[in-house]
This record gives sequence, structure tokens and C-alpha cells, in this order.
Amino acid sequence: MSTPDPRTPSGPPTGTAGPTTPAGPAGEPLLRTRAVDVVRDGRHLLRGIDLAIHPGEHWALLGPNGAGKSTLLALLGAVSHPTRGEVDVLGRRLGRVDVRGLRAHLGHVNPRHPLRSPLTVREVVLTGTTGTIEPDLHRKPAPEELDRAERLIDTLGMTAAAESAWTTLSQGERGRALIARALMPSPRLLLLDEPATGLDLTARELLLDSLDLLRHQHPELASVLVTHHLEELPESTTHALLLRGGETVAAGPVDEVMTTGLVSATFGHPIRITRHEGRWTARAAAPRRSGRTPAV
Ligand SMILES: Nc1ncnc2c1ncn2[C@@H]1O[C@H](COP(=O)(O)OP(=O)(O)OP(=O)(O)O)[C@@H](O)[C@H]1O
Repeated sequence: MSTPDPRTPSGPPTGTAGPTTPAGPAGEPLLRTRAVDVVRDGRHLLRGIDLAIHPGEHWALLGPNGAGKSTLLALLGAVSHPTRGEVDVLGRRLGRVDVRGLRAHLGHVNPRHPLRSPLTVREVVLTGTTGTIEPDLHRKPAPEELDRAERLIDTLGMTAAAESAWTTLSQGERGRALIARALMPSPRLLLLDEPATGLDLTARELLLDSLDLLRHQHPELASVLVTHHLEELPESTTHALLLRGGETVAAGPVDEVMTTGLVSATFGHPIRITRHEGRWTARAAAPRRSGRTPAV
């Protein structure tokens, strides 16, 4: 398999051209949902979700526990289907397309990567080419795949650990290795489910720096990052979707959406948002003794 470049501005993920390749005309969103509902056991987990994500956009998906973030990410990653409404992933409508083929073009980082053997970081990254957990022993990586793996390992700040065994890596190192792995097939879209959860301060900052660098180096890549914590958002975040109880509170450019009023409404608590040098912090606002809600 060749190693296409995610910076390709439009059209199919290259290297897999053919009738079954997901396509998308220039200017079309990579992901679009229209009036999406997800109902399970008679309960609405998502209701009326409309979303369009274009190349170069980096979305934060924010909301409290149980808001529906993982449910939405599963739709965007072609892992599950909506009960009602339409989901188009890379120009293909879920329900009308083989989702396994589609998933091969998405970089979906699973924080619970089920690897048990002591592969090196380089070997783990290379498994991204085949989409397998263990290396395919019958297949030798092509020189361009090895080059790409080295470049991604470098971008994710893992060069010094390239020979380290997976089993000895810290959680932060594993997270960065998995992002490099997810990028091996040059996906146009990267989906990240709470990538900074459980990381110490240094590991979190290294991860966020790596994401900023990655986005800078691959301007056509789009991403969706799920989190509960505004402090875990990279500076390069461009858009945000705020979810509460399965419904959109607000969606759009990050500076319009990440406001004290809208985030307070999302979390059901007065929270004061500040942005300093591109990064966000959230603090509980003073108790509402006066009964006033924070200004938007
Ligand atoms: N298959 C299912 N059947 C019924 N309810 C479900 C199912 N899957 C998830 N839920 C419920 O849907 C709601 C949304 O879950 P989801 O995992 O999407 O939320 P989340 O925003 O990712 O939460 P968290 O931040 O805690 O991870 C939760 O109340 C959850 O219990």
C-alpha cells in the first residue's frame, strides 16, 4: 500500500483510488450530519445534531459526563449508525456504504489499544499501515512507509523512544505513539477520544504541542477531539461543539462558542472561561449569591 499525503487538498484519499474509494468534491465537508438522532432502549442519546467539518478544521467536542460525546464520535468514526437523520463521512452516507472500507480512511485513536506484546514504538506505528494490532509478519514495510513512520515519530516527539517497548511506555508516550500510528495511512480526518485523560502536566503539554505541530505540518487534515476539560484543548483548535443531554448547545468557530455563558449553560454551572496565549482555562464562577448568571 502506498502512503498518500493527507495534505492532498481534495478528492479521495490517494493510493486507494478506485470505485470504492470515499471521495468528496473540493469545498465539501469531510463530515456532515443532518438532523441526527440516536435512540437506544427508547432513550434519546442524541437529538437533532447538525454538523459540518471541513478540511483544516479542528473541532473540540465538549460536554459533561453522559452528554453524548462518545456516541457522536462513534457516528463520525463510522462505528455506529444513527437512528434517524443522515451522516456523511468522507462524502459517503452511512447505511449505504461498507463502513469497514470507510474506517480505513479515518485516523481513529483508541485510548484502549489492545496491544499486549512488547513491540517497539516504531513497530506499533508501522501497524497503522495494515490497521492491525500486531505486525503482519508476512509483509515487509516499504522504504517510504519506514520514512513516513520516522517523520511521524519525530512530529509526535517520540524519536528518542522509537526503540522502546510498548509495555514500558508511559500513558502519555502510548498516546503519542497511537496518534502517529493512526496517521500512517494518511487519513484526512483524525478522531481523538479524550487523548489527555490521565496524563500528568508535562505529558499533557507534550501531547498538545505535538497536535499543534501536526496540524501545522498537515494543513488539510481535520480533527475532532473529545474532552470534558478546556485545559486539554490545543491552541490550534478552530471550532467547538458543546453538547448537553444529547443536544447541541452551540457549534461554530471556537471564539464564538467557547464563552462563559455558553460553557456555563453546557455544564449547568456558572463557569468563567478565559483564554490566554491561545489556551483556555475554566474556573467555577463565584457562587450565585446575587442570583446573576455570568455574562456571555
Ligand atoms: N447502548 C446504549 N444504550 C443505552 N444507553 C446508552 C448506550 N450507550 C450509551 N448510553 C447512555 O448514553 C448517554 C451518553 O453516553 P456517552 O458515552 O455518549 O456520553 P459522553 O458524553 O461520552 O460521556 P462521558 O463524558 O462520561 O464519557 C449516557 O447516559 C450513557 O449511559
